[in-house]
Amino acid sequence: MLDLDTTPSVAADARRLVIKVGSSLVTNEGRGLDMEAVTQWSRQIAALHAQDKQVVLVSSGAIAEGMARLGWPRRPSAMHELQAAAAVGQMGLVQAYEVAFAQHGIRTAQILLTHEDLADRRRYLNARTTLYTLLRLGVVPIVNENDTVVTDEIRLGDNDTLGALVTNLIEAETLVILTDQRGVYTADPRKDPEAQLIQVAQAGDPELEKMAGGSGSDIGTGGMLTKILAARRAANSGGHTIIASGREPDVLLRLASGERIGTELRALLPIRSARQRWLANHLRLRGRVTLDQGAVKALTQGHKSLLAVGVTAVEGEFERGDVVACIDEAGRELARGLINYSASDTRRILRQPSYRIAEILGHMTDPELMHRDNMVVTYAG
Ligand SMILES: Nc1ncnc2c1ncn2[C@@H]1O[C@H](COP(=O)(O)OP(=O)(O)O)[C@@H](O)[C@H]1O
Ligand SMILES: N[C@@H](CCC(=O)OP(=O)(O)O)C(=O)O
Repeated sequence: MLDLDTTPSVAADARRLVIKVGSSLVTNEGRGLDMEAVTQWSRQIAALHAQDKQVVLVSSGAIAEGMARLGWPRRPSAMHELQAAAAVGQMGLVQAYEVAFAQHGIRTAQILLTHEDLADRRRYLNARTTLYTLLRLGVVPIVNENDTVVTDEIRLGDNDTLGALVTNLIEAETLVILTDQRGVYTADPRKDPEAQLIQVAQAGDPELEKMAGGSGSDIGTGGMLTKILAARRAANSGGHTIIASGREPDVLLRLASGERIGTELRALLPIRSARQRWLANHLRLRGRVTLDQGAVKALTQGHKSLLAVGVTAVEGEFERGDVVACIDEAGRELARGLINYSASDTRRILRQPSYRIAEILGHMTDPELMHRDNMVVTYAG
């Protein structure tokens, strides 16, 4: 864990921020939309705009607000009921933000995303272009998961993950997660009165995962664990994360002015290229190829492309252009990237030198199985 130092908050230098607000904050612990809180955040975001900062807001609360509007006292477990509640509640959410931002002459836009939108390269690029366009127009995009169309298998499930993916998508320097606690504690403060607030740590530190529990309320979804994992994901591409209380007065303005509030989870890796960022965060791998020792070295030390000659086994069914993991003989993931040959073609050319590809397959689209430009090394060794 890092020592507490005197440097300003990582939000101070950020030109582009993603701010995520949790359900219990937005809906007053499930009692109904907290207009006062929405008004406060909107005022602060408007002030950040005036400082030339771009902000994307990821807001939870559709299901909780839908339940309140439908008069449901308890969260249903059936997916279609949750989806119905989200459809009702989302109306209230976006209306609240629109009204609050309009006070400051700022327009808002509703963006509903699914896992598929971020996993498919074309849709991912589309979403990114739309978000960039909105930011250029001075609009505040209000993002949520498209709860009404997702099924259990393809749900992101929590907006902490969505916040991290949006951070990667738009290359934001900082993700601010506002919640109902002052930050990450050494244990769930609802259960352990001795728990201490952590002020700064390195994103991805496995110690943090041990401290984090699930949601302490019936309203929130992921608890602290999904926030810590979100910080790790954001850090994958160089984004810092701050987890703080959404009830702290002027929290966003104070963070932006350099004050350290809540828990700061810092990214140590430099910002990666946009394409590599997408690869590093691709949630759905289509398969795995096992590398021999020479290929492991070529990838991790030589930053070379992967050739079929260094592959000893293929798992999964994938097509050309799918994301496939490269693993070593012990099963450790070393890299992932876009593969140039389908699983069936890869099975036919593995252990073969590139000059034999045309002869074996009857065609050769690329001499490499995976080009280094389409690959990100995920294990440094
Ligand atoms: N180590 C921890 N530090 C702080 N909060 C924790 C910790 N472990 C679990 N929690 C719980 O996580 C909750 C916040 O997550 P969640 O309810 O999902 O909120 P949100 O709706 O803001 O996403 C807190 O209210 C707290 O009970
Ligand atoms: N998409 C859901 C949010 C789910 C979620 O992650 O909630 P939370 O843990 O409060 O951030 C909704 O709007 O209700």
